[in-house]
Amino acid sequence: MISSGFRRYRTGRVSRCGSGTAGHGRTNQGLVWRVRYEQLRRMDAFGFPSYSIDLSTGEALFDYALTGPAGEQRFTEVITLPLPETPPSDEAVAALGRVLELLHVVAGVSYYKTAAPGRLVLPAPLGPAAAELVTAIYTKGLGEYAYRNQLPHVLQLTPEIPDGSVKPLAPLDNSDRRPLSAVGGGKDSIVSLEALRRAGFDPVPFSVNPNHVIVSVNEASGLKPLAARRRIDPVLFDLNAAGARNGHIPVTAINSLIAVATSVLHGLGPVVMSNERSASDPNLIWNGHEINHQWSKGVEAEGLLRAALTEHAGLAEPYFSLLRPLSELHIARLFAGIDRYDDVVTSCNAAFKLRDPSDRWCRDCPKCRFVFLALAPFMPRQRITHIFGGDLLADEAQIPGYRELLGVDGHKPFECVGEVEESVVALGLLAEQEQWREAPVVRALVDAVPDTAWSVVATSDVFTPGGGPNHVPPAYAKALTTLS
Ligand SMILES: CC(=O)N[C@H]1[C@@H](OP(=O)(O)OP(=O)(O)OC[C@H]2O[C@@H](n3ccc(=O)[nH]c3=O)[C@H](O)[C@@H]2O)O[C@H](CO)[C@@H](O)[C@@H]1O[C@H](C)C(=O)N[C@@H](C)C(=O)N[C@@H](CCC(=O)O)C(=O)O
Ligand SMILES: Nc1ncnc2c1ncn2[C@@H]1O[C@H](COP(=O)(O)OP(=O)(O)OP(=O)(O)O)[C@@H](O)[C@H]1O
Repeated sequence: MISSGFRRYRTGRVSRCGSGTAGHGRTNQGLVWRVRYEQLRRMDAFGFPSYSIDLSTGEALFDYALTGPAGEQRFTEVITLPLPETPPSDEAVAALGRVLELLHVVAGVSYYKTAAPGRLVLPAPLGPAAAELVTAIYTKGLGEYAYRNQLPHVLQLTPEIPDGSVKPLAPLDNSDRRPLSAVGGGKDSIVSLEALRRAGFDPVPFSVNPNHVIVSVNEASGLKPLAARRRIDPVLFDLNAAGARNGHIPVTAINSLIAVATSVLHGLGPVVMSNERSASDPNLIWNGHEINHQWSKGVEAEGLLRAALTEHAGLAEPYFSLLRPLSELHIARLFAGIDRYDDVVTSCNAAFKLRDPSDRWCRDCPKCRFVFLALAPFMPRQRITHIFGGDLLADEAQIPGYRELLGVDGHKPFECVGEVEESVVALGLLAEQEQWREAPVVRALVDAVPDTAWSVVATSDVFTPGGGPNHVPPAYAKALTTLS
């Protein structure tokens, strides 16, 4: 079992071995980290020494190790789950242990990426579905990282999995319990939360490390939320500062597994995500591989997570995305029909940085540009200007960024933005509206979009739900109709 420490109560913080966070004086701090960074370059394997959870506090410790001829670099990530009012059943505790085994391995990507060694050495046997998930997380989930750092071997990683079988757990079917609805503070999770509420599902909002935006969104909902805490090992930030390899990681997979663990611990139902259909589309092809910034929000990752959770933890209906059949533009139209979150909704990623976050919308990134463009056709100019604290379509400095979104220049930005087709459809709608057609950015963009793009718009299906597979259970399928 991976969880050799599971159910063993820890009375205090376990001291770390290796060179992990060993004390270092201020005087030679820079030198120490520089040496560690040089050692990182010679690491040849990444492993998972142990994990444990203290069920009296909800605190789980996940240990990781980079190893090589120059020594060892240890990391510990701490994830603290909210405690339920009543103790969990034995079945729930067993399933929780299995979910945490998956989370331990998946959350390792943050540390693996500092060195990207060729060997990924898993701690215990896994069934085929769990093995497939882990392989995909470290290859496709790190695709953007591999591309930007020019590390093609990452896309070919094959985890070393110990021989043996995993004893199946008895099935746990909580599908009729209250859903746990992941809240990220943006428009998408608000649409899901309201759809679930209006359809009578009585959702419980859930977030990992809620910041002031998420707290305000939850307050605006009037629903009582649950929150988990995630503490990345601070050693990682020191190594980053010393020049360790860095890049994007599949964070939605980590948040999703923390949500599933919380749901199991609290005896709640499926985790409901708000991942849209365009999340499945890649940004570019590199060395024959699709590179997708949003890979762990895509339908492939959703299917792999569901299968692994059912196989490894016995969960019958663990996790799905309610918004999968919808385009970003369709979700924006649904969001426009909800106004109780206008003072707080924030989709800009800059507001969610661990360090130096922006207060709300930065109004100068691909995500701000896209969300503004997507919402503008469906609301008065005054309302959207209030939500964003400014009018992006009046700001000519935004034109180059919008040209990328519209496919006129470059490739789809590495951000959570919709398809080129969605942007062109939104622009077409704006060009028909008196309040927008003379806006400087709209005028410039209408002239820039080629005729071929406009002809695609004529046959676009962006407002037709569907567009590929989804995992929305039949009982939940009606929820979205409450908003249209
Ligand atoms: C907020 C953000 O976009 N952060 C990305 C950014 O990180 P940055 O260095 O600018 O600041 P911090 O977020 O404060 O992170 C500091 C370092 O910490 C490490 N780290 C952070 C979170 C984590 O889970 N693991 C980590 O290892 C990392 O070394 C950071 O440098 O740039 C980073 C490098 O490209 C990105 O990894 C940061 O992205 C966060 C993980 C993040 O939460 N991003 C989401 C807003 C995001 O991009 N979501 C995607 C969905 C992607 C998916 O497949 O799940 C989306 O919305 O499209
Ligand atoms: N801190 C978090 N805790 C839990 N779930 C999160 C967190 N951040 C994002 N999520 C979830 O991850 C998924 C992807 O996040 P994303 O940022 O795209 O969505 P969002 O914040 O709802 O909307 P938007 O796309 O407008 O930003 C969503 O289901 C969201 O609810």
